Amino acid sequence: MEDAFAVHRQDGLRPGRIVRVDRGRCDVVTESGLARVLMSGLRRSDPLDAPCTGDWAALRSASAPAPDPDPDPYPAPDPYPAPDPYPAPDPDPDLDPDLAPDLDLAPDLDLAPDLDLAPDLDLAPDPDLAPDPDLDPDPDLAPDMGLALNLGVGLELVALLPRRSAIVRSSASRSSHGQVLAANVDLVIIAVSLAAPVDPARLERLLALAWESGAQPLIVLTKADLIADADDVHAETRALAPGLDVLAVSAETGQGIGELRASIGGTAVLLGSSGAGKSTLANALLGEELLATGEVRAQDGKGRHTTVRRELVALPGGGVLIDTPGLRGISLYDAAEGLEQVFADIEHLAAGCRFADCAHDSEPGCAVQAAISAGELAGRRLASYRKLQRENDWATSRTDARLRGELTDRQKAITSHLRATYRFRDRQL
Ligand SMILES: Nc1nc2c(ncn2[C@@H]2O[C@H](COP(=O)(O)OP(=O)(O)OP(=O)(O)O)[C@@H](O)[C@H]2O)c(=O)[nH]1
Ligand SMILES: [Zn+2]
Repeated sequence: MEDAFAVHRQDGLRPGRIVRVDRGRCDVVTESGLARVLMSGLRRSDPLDAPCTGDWAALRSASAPAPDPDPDPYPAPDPYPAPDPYPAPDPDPDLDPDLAPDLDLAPDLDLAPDLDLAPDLDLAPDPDLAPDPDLDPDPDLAPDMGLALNLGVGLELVALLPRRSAIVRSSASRSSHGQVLAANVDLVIIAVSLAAPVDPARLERLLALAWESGAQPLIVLTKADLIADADDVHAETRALAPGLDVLAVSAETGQGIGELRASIGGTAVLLGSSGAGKSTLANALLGEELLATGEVRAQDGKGRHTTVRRELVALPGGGVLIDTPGLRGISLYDAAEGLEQVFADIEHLAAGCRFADCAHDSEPGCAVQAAISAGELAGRRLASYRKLQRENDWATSRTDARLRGELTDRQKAITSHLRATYRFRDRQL
């Protein structure tokens, strides 16, 4: 990331990592503490490029002069607009003068709205990106990740560094846009509550999202204190995610918390249904860190301060944790590769089907159906794979081709990395 930032450092910009995004501004951890940063200067046409928690950003002091005299990427509106490229036609001299447009009443070109200044549809706030009620943290459930925030420094977000991974869901709206939940993540902790029977399809969906992100998934069964047969559920869950680690934890008794903390190296994100116990887990992982944030606040005497809820926090033993608010629905977005990885067992079997384009229905020589008949593969799993594939295809087909092209370019590196992982896993199986 330091390498990626080098060009911005030459421009006198400062690095920071986004802790939380909040309509039009975001909270960023910088080398000199937490700052509230304006995003007004950031032009973007692709919702996937919108800043999100976990992004690395290049910041400019609002008071400092622009670092680059060359084309300002964020120009102020032009006070002297270019001539209207579509001027009203000259009145036809043959026309009845009474019917001819009255030039005096014709719109004054100088006053006509400047097309260049007209709202750019791509830049207009996308209703789909409007704050999602699902994403609005519930202050009552949110852990107190408060930290003193210095409002005295005026900073502006100028650019984002390329993401090395991103958790992208389809926004829960009519036009299917991708929405980034967290960026630059190494570990996706999928929290599944043991307080209710594990829903395999829901877990498979979250796993697809996690694999697609380019990060490593880890399944954490929460509230282990609530059930006696945690070991059975543990085994069932393992069967749903061959090759993945499954950890049972309890914030109540502390079971598994130390192990979980030890497995967080870089940036981990907590993902799971509402009520899965993510925030409680975050607090358990934070432990004494909460006290430390109070000290930070006491030390810093400059500027006006307020306390903000953070979504990204540094863990006491190292590593960074991102808590996502519970999501009612997580729809897949361009997650075909992630799905292949979740259902690697079926893909593996399919390689043995007689026909390369076997639909695994009633084709002769279908290795997938044979495995189901032999009791080696649960029919439910094939049905779940198909359902998620249909959902993903649907979302993908609705996505604007241009957006998808850009996404493809950006995800290519991640995808090839994933392919290598499949091959590696296949060899291990
Ligand atoms: N018995 C027991 N209860 C727990 C444990 N962890 C969380 N809970 C309870 O489960 C409920 C939901 O926990 P939260 O941490 O708020 O869940 P969440 O996943 O953050 O929910 P959202 O904020 O809606 O996404 C709370 O009432 C917690 O007290 C645990 O380890 N054991
Ligand atoms: Zn088949």
